[in-house]
Amino acid sequence: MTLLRTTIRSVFTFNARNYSLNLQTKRPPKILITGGLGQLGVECAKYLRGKYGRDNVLLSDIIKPTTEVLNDGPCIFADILDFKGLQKIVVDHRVDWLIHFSALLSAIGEQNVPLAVRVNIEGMHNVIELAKQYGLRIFVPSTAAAFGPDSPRNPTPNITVQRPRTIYGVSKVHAELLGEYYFYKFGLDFRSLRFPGVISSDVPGGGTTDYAIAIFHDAIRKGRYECYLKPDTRLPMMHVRDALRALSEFLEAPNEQLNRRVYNVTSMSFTPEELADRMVKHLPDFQVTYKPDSRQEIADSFPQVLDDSEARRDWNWKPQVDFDELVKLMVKDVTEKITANGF
Ligand SMILES: NC(=O)c1ccc[n+]([C@@H]2O[C@H](COP(=O)([O-])OP(=O)(O)OC[C@H]3O[C@@H](n4cnc5c(N)ncnc54)[C@H](O)[C@@H]3O)[C@@H](O)[C@H]2O)c1
Ligand SMILES: C[C@@H](O)[C@H](N)C(=O)O
Repeated sequence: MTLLRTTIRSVFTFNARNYSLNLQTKRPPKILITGGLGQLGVECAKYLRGKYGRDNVLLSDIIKPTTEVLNDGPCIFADILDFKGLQKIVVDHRVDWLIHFSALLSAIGEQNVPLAVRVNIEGMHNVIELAKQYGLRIFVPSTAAAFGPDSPRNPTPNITVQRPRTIYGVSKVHAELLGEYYFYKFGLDFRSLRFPGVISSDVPGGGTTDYAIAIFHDAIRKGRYECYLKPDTRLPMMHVRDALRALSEFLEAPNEQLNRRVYNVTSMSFTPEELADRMVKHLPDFQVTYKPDSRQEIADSFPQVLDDSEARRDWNWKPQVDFDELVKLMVKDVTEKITANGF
């Protein structure tokens, strides 16, 4: 017991010293990204390294990085289910901010619920305790999937009923509530944004909104795409460039400006049919067919339009990439990626 108390005291003493040092020297924050080799992590590291310096952003995951990722900056192994391993990383690398991306997304989570519970819920328990012990600022993305069929769907306000029907959505509501609780109880600097479907040229991780990425890859490679959602399924979306800017601006927003720890952010909403129509302007021979599968039911429980007025009001959030620009960027980026990979 005495040993435990001494250890706890020394952890907190260390934190206090570490923090004042950071404030005095005004050195850039040292940022750890967990689950960093997925769709958002690699791009997020590039973005934040541009701002805070290459070696101040540490990517981590349980999968092997490509040579390209390794050339970009530091990348290490970290399993969010291994609490001691995470402690060691925070201490060894003097981490200040934690961006927790590890998760199983909405569609893939339904295929392996026990694993989703472990990664999304147990993982969250580990990182939040870690952040509390070491006084870290912690960002955990939430999602439009944290709402459910009982929520108003168009628009979906920041505060409303949340009864999601996927394990992914349930785990994100859990993360939001736990984070807010740690903020009120322990003063933890927990921050979360409810992102819509994020669109980038990278391979998505198994979400319901993934069609809006796959459609570009198939259109450019094969000239056709079979969509797993009905043509009129409206969902909220955002280009990755805006998503990362939102994350970065929100992380830097002074606490006094924030009336909430969790904010909706969005950029646009569209249906597969509307997206295909815009794509045809760039790819005139493109054809799309529709064969809805189990993801349709998930999509039907998501918001159609997120109301992000509170983020706009409190920390001046404003998207920059509109629908036409998103399509243009995706055609360009996916074409370049396919050309570079030789198929
Ligand atoms: N991509 C989107 O459209 C979107 C939208 C809203 C919210 N988000 C959230 O953003 C975060 C990142 O999303 P993404 O699209 O990059 O997901 P992704 O599925 O592409 O990446 C998740 C990463 O987590 C890693 N991971 C799995 N188990 C792990 C473990 N035990 N320890 C450490 N890492 C582990 C995976 O290897 C993977 O690289 C997620 O939390 C997701 O909920 C994403
Ligand atoms: C919406 C977001 O969380 C993710 N792209 C999913 O569909 O699961």
